[in-house]
Amino acid sequence: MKKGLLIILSGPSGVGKGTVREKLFEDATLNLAYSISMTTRSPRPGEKNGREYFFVTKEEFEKKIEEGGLLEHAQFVGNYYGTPKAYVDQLLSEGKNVLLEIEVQGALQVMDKAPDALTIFLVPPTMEELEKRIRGRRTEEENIVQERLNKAAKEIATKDNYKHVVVNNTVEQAASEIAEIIKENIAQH
Ligand SMILES: Nc1ncnc2c1ncn2[C@@H]1O[C@H](COP(=O)(O)OP(=O)(O)OP(=O)(O)O)[C@@H](O)[C@H]1O
Ligand SMILES: Nc1nc2c(ncn2[C@@H]2O[C@H](COP(=O)(O)O)[C@@H](O)[C@H]2O)c(=O)[nH]1
Repeated sequence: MKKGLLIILSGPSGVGKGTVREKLFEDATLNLAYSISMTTRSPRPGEKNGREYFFVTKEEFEKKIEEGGLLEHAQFVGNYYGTPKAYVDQLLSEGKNVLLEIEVQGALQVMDKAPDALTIFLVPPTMEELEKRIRGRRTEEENIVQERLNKAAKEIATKDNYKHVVVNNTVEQAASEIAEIIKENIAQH
């Protein structure tokens, strides 16, 4: 069976990666699978272990790094985040197009290891809109919101490392542009 396409969706916290990803997954023709990450951050209300993330302790995460079980990992605003490698390999070998929704340090690691990966960076229409979105989500304390916003400009400055940059004006427009990019890449894969 033909291996699936590895897809990285990156962008600053609050830009709308998760929201756009959910829209993309409504299109079954894209044959997408989501890579569930591992993190040491605490679950938000409504988040379930094994669905949004595998929520683990710092010790468990560091053991996974030592075992070589992560495709990439990074520290982001005080917590570890990483992509379990075996699951991604399994999905790719089953022919699934695997979407990694990850921050920029991890994305750069995957680009080194898998230069053929399709890489997409999502940007906000304006920095004011980014702030409005992250605050509007009401999931983080003020100090964490501030730290995430402080990182955003530096993260956006890495966007030229990605093969595609998409502005998230509306969820429908961003998802539709990304779906077209994925379809073109599937055809050439
Ligand atoms: N195009 C859009 N227009 C208006 N609001 C949006 C848009 N896209 C996403 N949002 C809203 O912005 C907030 C942040 O979106 P989301 O949680 O998807 O961001 P994210 O990039 O996945 O964040 P993180 O990296 O922190 O996980 C949510 O409340 C979401 O409903
Ligand atoms: N490098 C990685 N970054 C990841 C991974 N999973 C998620 N993320 C990114 O972390 C930030 C914060 O996420 P949040 O859920 O706490 O808001 C965000 O940019 C995610 O996309 C991963 O496995 N590796």
